[in-house]
Parts: sequence; structure tokens; C-alpha cells
Amino acid sequence: MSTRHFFWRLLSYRPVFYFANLFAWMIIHMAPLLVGLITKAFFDYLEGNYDFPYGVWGIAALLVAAALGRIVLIAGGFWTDASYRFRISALLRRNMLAHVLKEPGAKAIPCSPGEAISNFRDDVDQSEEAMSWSVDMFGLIGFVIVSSYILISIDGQMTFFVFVPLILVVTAAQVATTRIQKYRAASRAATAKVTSSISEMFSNVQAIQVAGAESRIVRRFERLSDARRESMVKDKLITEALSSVFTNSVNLGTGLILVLAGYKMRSGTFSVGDLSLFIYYLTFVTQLISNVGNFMTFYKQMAISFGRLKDMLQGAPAWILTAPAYIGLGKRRWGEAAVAVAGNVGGGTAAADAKSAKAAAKAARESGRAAEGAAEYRAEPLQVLEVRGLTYRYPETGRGIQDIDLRLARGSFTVVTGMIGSGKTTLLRALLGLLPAEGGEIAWNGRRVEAPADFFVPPQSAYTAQIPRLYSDKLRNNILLGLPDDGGSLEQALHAAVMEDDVAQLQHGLDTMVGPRGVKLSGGQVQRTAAARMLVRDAQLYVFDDLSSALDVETERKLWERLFRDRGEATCLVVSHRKAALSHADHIIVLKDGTIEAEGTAEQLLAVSDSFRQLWHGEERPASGPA
Ligand SMILES: Nc1ncnc2c1ncn2[C@@H]1O[C@H](COP(=O)(O)OP(=O)(O)OP(=O)(O)O)[C@@H](O)[C@H]1O
Repeated sequence: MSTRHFFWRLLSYRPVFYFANLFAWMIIHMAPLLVGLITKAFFDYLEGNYDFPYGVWGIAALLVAAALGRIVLIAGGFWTDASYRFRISALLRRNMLAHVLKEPGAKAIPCSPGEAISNFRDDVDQSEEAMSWSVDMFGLIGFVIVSSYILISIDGQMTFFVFVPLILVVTAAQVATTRIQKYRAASRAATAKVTSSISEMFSNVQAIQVAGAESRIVRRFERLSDARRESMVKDKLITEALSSVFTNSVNLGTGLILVLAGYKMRSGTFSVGDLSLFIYYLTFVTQLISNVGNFMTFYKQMAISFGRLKDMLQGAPAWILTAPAYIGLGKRRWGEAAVAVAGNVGGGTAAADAKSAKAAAKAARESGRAAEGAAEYRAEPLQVLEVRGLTYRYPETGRGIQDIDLRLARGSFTVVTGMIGSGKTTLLRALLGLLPAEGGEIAWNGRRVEAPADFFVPPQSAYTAQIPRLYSDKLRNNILLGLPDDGGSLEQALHAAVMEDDVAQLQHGLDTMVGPRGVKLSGGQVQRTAAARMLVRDAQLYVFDDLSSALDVETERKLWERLFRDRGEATCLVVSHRKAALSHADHIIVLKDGTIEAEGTAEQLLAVSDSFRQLWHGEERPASGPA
């Protein structure tokens, strides 16, 4: 999709608001035509060249009325402008967020969180600016056409001599705006680097302190800030230089008018009223040229921003950004996605670009339905989950998993184990659709799962990540994440996750604020909170990624025991190298370098697999064991 097409699609999202804004600013920009004529009439009246029935005070009253009218018009113009701007920026942000939320969880954004924030904030603002400035063009062009006609009819020669040099100066300056594109891209990139460096510093304060790396980190930050300062100064310099050319062209024009008018007035062919009209209109003509400059600058910057917004989509079609969607204002319209935008249509891959707004609206509608449908979807009870040839390699390292086959029967307990970096986490993520699998098939009761990311959610499955995140909220809300607190399931989940003693020790129990702005929980508490978050959900398949990284042997043993006892018919897929999990497992898969090295029960593997024996005995040797 080209920038022009992007522009057009933003315009088409709320055409009524766009055209109302355009109309308002057309009137605002053309109103000075009238004021100029009244001013001319005033001076002509004083010179005796014009007769007005209500005298000089009548003309003055007209001037005041015109000024007041313009104030009202401008106030209205700001309202239409803000209304339109808000709608398109809300649409862009909403669609991007919906897409981020639909992407495979482990690869939701293609950049650092700091860079993503800068895309959401600055690039959307830039697009909004370009759209808003475009409406000024029409009014100002209208003004120039009519004013040129009036001025030429007064004095063609003077009009020519005044306006032609002016247009040449500004056009020459305008050519330089191509440079802006380069400098703006550089300053944006430098700003994004600084923002992400700040966010990394804040989230890694402890790591920086324990490594004694404060001064090195600050030096690195200084380097990034210096690079940003340099590119910002270049960007500002060229922008301000252009702006000063535009602004000073008024003074240049005024000077020319005064010189020429002096000669003409001596010969009696030019009145004071004519002079006032030329000078008055000149200001607005220059404003047009400067606004054309601004618009072209914003349009070029919009091209850069559009490129960056497209990058956020990670290869998904660009029309997703502008797909009609309900933004929470007014009534929902035909063709607007209700819940989620068409982020996953085409599987997040570079699907063929939608050729028309109609196709985009249709896809958005369908994906909205798909997303709504996915939220309500309940698959038939799990009998067997089969995985064949599952493959995912990280593009950055080429490592990951290859050709993994799995079979999980209803109620079974399967443990995936292996050395550090053998691909355990990758396997779980690729299975759950948190990473986009490159190959392989997943079948639930023999039926192929087409979109694992949409399918492997409650009530089908629930997952505890290796490094879970908590929100700044009450412990209770962190576990429930919006589920109703009824039927005692929360207490059951806390018990199963071995959290009951921890909750009893917290001053406000489940109402304790936790997360970044609350009480800091230990790593083990965070992990068990996440386990409780998973267990409180009614799921047929529970997937745990390595709890042993933060739990002591005894707590983990308790957790597995309770799970074995209370899980009922639920199926479990667990990453662990603890005996408590391994010895209870129906089936164990040993991974090495992303492939299955051996599989079987603990007993079988102890007999045949060296890697498994190392893992099994590792727990008994504290120096190499993770406990
Ligand atoms: N985001 C990533 N980008 C590139 N390579 C990655 C990424 N995450 C993991 N890898 C690589 O993929 C391989 C498998 O990683 P994975 O995290 O699945 O291993 P693991 O067995 O879960 O390790 P651990 O026991 O440490 O949790 C490793 O070699 C790792 O370096």
C-alpha cells in the first residue's frame, strides 16, 4: 500500500468528519477575502473614491463583525479538527494494538517495548498531522484563486511582480524539504533508541547494580543521547530554516509592494485602498505557501511513519492499520470489526495486499467474527493431542526445534526435559501458537488445529510461562484476570499452587497490591501466582514451563503431588528436570539441540539415555543441580 493509499483510507474512515473539517477550514481561510475588501472600502471611503450609506462607522462595524465571525469560525474549526484527528489516531492505535494482541505472544512486537511505544505515540501523531494539514490546502487554494482574480483586476502588473518572486523563493525552499525526510528518519530512529535504553535501564536496575555497571550504562546512554542530539539538531535546523524562509517571504513581498505602489500612486493609478488590499492579501497568500510547505513536510514524514507502522505488523498486510473498526464513539457502523482487527487473517504472514477498502472491511468483519467466535469456542473433550513434525527456528540464531512428534492422551502426564537451551520452551510456545510454527501439524482428537494461538486458550488449555509477569494490581486480580470470583475455585487454585501459606502471611492477603508498583513477591511466589492463575481456569490441558527455576525441591514436590491428586481428567504437559515430576510422568521426552533424543518412562530412560541419567542425578549434586 502506498502512502497515498494510506492517506485515502484514513480519509475514508470518517469521510463526514473529514469533509466537515475541510468545509470549516475552507470558510476560515476564505473569510479574509471579505475582510480585505472591507478594509479597501474603508480607505477608499476616506479618500472619497467610494460611497457607503452607513458612513465610516458602518464600515468599522462591518470589520468588527467580520473579526468576531472569524473567531467563532475558528473555534468551530478547532472542534471539527480535533474530532477528526482523534478518530483517525484512535483507529490507528486501536488496530495496531489489536494486531499486537493477535500476534504469536512470544513475537508480538518486532522491536523493543520502548520503540513500540514511540511508534504508537509519534508515528500515529505524524499521520494525524498530515491528515489535518491537508484540509487547509483547499481553503487556501480557494483564497489564492479568488484573491488573484481580484488583485489582477486591480493591477495585473503589480500582482505579477509581487507574487512571482514570492512563489519562486518558496518553491526553491520547498525543494530542500526532501532532505527533511532523511533527517527526520534519523532523528526518529535515534529517539527510539534512547527511549528503549531508558526502559531497559529501569527494568534492569538490579542487574546493573549487581554487575557494578552503573557508569558504563550511563556512558552508553550518553552516547545514544549524543547521537540523538545531533540528529535532532539537524532535523530542527532544516525545519526551522525552511520555516523562516516561508515567514520572511511576507516581509519581502511587503517591501516589493511598497516600492511599486509608491511609483503607481504618484501617477494616480493606485489608491490607498488598493495598497491595503495588496498588503492584506499578501499575508494570506504567503500563509498558503508556508502551509503547502508544512503539508508537504508532514506528508513526507507521514511516509516514514507509515513505513514504521507497517513494520509493527511484521509482514501482515498494511490495510490492517486502517481497517474500519469501532473505536468506542458513536454508533458502530457497517463493516466495522467489533472485537479484533484482521490481524490474523493470512496468519500474520505477508498475505496478498487487499486491493480495496471493501475487501479490507470484509476481512475485518470476518476476523471480528472469528475473534468473537474464538472467545466462545469450546472444543470437544480432549481424547488425544497429536503433534507431528513441529518445527520452529528463531530467525536470529537459527536454533529452536525441529521435527518434533508428540502424543498426549487424555489424563496423561508428560514431561519434557533436556539440558539448558535444548528447545523445551520453544516446543511449548510453538505448540501453543505463541511462536509461529514453520512446519508441522497439531491435531486435537484427530482434527487439525488451524490457528493454535486462538485454539490453545481456556477452556482448551492454560499455560504458565517460565518467567511470568504480574500486573500492578491486587494479588486476587492477578490470579483471576477478570474471571468472576465464585464457587471457591480461587481457594482451590491457591491450594493446588501451594500458595495458601504465602497468602496468609501477606498483610492484606489476596487484596495485597503486587507487581511493579506493589509488594515485590519472590520469584517462587510469582511463579506460583502464575500457576494459580492457570489452575483457576477450567482447562483440559495444563502446560507448565519449568517451575523449578524458582521453586525449591520441596515446594515443587508438593505442587506436583497436589496436581496429580486433584487434576481429575486434565492432561498435563510439563517442562521439568525434577525427580518429583519425572518419576510420576507417564511419558518423558528428552530434547537435545531441538530434536527428540530419547523418550519413554523414567525407568526406560535411565537404562538407555546418558542425557537423562545426567539430568536425573543432577538433582542429587547441588553444585550442578538447579535446586
Ligand atoms: N528469542 C530468541 N531468539 C533467538 N534464539 C533463541 C531465542 N530464544 C531461544 N533461542 C535459542 O533457541 C534454543 C532453544 O531455546 P529454549 O529457550 O527453547 O531452550 P530451553 O531448553 O527452554 O532452555 P532453558 O532450560 O534454559 O529454559 C537455544 O539455543 C536458544 O539460544
